[in-house]
Amino acid sequence: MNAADLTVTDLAVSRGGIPVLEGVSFTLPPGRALVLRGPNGVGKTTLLRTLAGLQPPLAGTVSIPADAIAYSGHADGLKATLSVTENLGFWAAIYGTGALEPVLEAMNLAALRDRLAGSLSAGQKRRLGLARLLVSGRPIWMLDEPTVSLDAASVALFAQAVRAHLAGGGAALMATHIDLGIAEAALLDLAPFKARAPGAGGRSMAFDDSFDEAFA
Ligand SMILES: Nc1ncnc2c1ncn2[C@@H]1O[C@H](COP(=O)(O)OP(=O)(O)OP(=O)(O)O)[C@@H](O)[C@H]1O
Repeated sequence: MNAADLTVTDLAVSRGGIPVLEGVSFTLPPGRALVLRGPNGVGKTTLLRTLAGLQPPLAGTVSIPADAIAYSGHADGLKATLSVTENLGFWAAIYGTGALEPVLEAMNLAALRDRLAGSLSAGQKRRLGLARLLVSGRPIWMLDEPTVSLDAASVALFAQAVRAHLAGGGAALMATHIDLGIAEAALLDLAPFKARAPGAGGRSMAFDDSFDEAFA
């Protein structure tokens, strides 16, 4: 572990006051991606929300470098009455970054630059929402189902953006059911709840073997 790692130790998280996951531990170093997998309702969103600081953990520790996270949840977080460029400019001002043109090109938004965000299709909105990550300049991307509404070409664009981010020393933690074909990505399988007898052990989760190999 070094200062740039995201390190999660024995984390327990809850939603609506109900424990959802426990015993979650992993380290995500720069240049790597980790894909959270598990059935609907297992707690992927809850885990990401907790790591992004949107809700407190029940137990355990999360070590994250300061100002490191860019979070993309189910909502695209767009200003409907601003144009595509104005939306990105808004976020660039928040994050103190610039150079919107490469971001527009990277997410195939250049032809839509003057369109109001509220008038975009679902997939176009999602591309704009993901473009916010590129504008953020933040090293750790946390993505909840990033490819929803994207067509095959847009999924490929997004995968390319993630690869470029990793190659530049960034990291990504993603909940997705799609294989993005990213060699640097390892898998973390989250186990569903199981009814357990009083006094029995906690809910289990384990790294896929490929995680240990990829991170060795
Ligand atoms: N707003 C909420 N209030 C209370 N409970 C919730 C809320 N949102 C989700 N839950 C519950 O919390 C648990 C974990 O949900 P979560 O959204 O984290 O799962 P997920 O793995 O991301 O699911 P999916 O693959 O369907 O997106 C589920 O049992 C769900 O029903």
